Amino acid sequence: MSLNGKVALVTGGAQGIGRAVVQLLLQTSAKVAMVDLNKACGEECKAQLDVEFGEGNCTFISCDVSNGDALRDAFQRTVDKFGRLDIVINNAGINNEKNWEKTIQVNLTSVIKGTYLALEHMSKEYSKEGGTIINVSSMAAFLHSPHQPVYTATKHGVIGFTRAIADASSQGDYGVRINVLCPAFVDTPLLHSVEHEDNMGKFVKFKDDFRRSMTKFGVLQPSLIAEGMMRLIMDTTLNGAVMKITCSKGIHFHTYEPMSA
Ligand SMILES: NC(=O)c1ccc[n+]([C@@H]2O[C@H](COP(=O)([O-])OP(=O)(O)OC[C@H]3O[C@@H](n4cnc5c(N)ncnc54)[C@H](O)[C@@H]3O)[C@@H](O)[C@H]2O)c1
Ligand SMILES: CCCCC[C@H](O)/C=C/C=C\C/C=C\C/C=C\CCCC(=O)O
Repeated sequence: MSLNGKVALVTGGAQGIGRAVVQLLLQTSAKVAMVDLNKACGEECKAQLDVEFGEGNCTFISCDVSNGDALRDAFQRTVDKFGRLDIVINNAGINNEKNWEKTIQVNLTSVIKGTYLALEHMSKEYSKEGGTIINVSSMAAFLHSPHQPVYTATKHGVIGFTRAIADASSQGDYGVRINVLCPAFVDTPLLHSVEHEDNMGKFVKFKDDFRRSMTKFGVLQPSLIAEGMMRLIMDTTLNGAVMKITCSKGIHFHTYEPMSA
């Protein structure tokens, strides 16, 4: 399994799930642009990855994905540095029910913008060579969480958008596969945001329910989510697929009823 010669861009790549994905992409010989808001974490992460994989394989781009111009610039800088773009992972996400408009901007609007920018750099519509996009949703889109109404809404939105644009890609012959990944609870700093009123607002009073839910369903490791991403990258038959990853069933796919009149 090699991605030698391929170039990937991962948003939210400095920490948590994104970081695990960056690591696995480098292990499979891809070049990677790690795009993240957290400059200190991103620079520290790049320094470690340079030691492990050698300099020149990974670049860190400091960028707030909710700033459209900065995101456009991050895509351009990736192509300027590595010469092409093949894989885009729209992973950056936040959990903030207090500043819920920001949650919509980061979790949904930026995923849509990231997908459109990825198409500009990869789609045959723009005379490019094709590629693959993975948008990160959550199991919260299937088992709605009363503690996170807006977070849950954004993750539903990511699935709806991804399935629709994946159909547009196949019908429009874009040459780009677009899939969505929905993890259950994963052991990352995001999970601890449930403890904080700054993140949860009035829903912080449900934090014990949330903890019980984690105990009931279990908590996954980021490396398993990276493994799921790799499957979506490598399996060229997948477009518009909704991958779920849970403790009880591992990596599996959601199935939908066919549309009927
Ligand atoms: N951890 C979980 O339990 C879990 C479960 C299901 C889905 N998810 C989703 O997985 C994705 C990654 O989450 P995680 O758990 O690794 O979170 P995390 O908080 O550990 O990491 C998220 C990364 O995104 C970056 N980021 C946040 N806002 C940004 C912005 N505006 N611009 C650029 N970068 C930004 C952060 O700096 C951080 O490095 C998110 O979309 C999240 O909703 C997480
Ligand atoms: C505090 C913010 C962290 C949010 C993480 C995540 O996106 C939120 C998920 C919320 C609710 C539902 C999630 C998981 C349920 C887990 C598994 C159910 C699967 C059932 C099974 O075991 O097959």
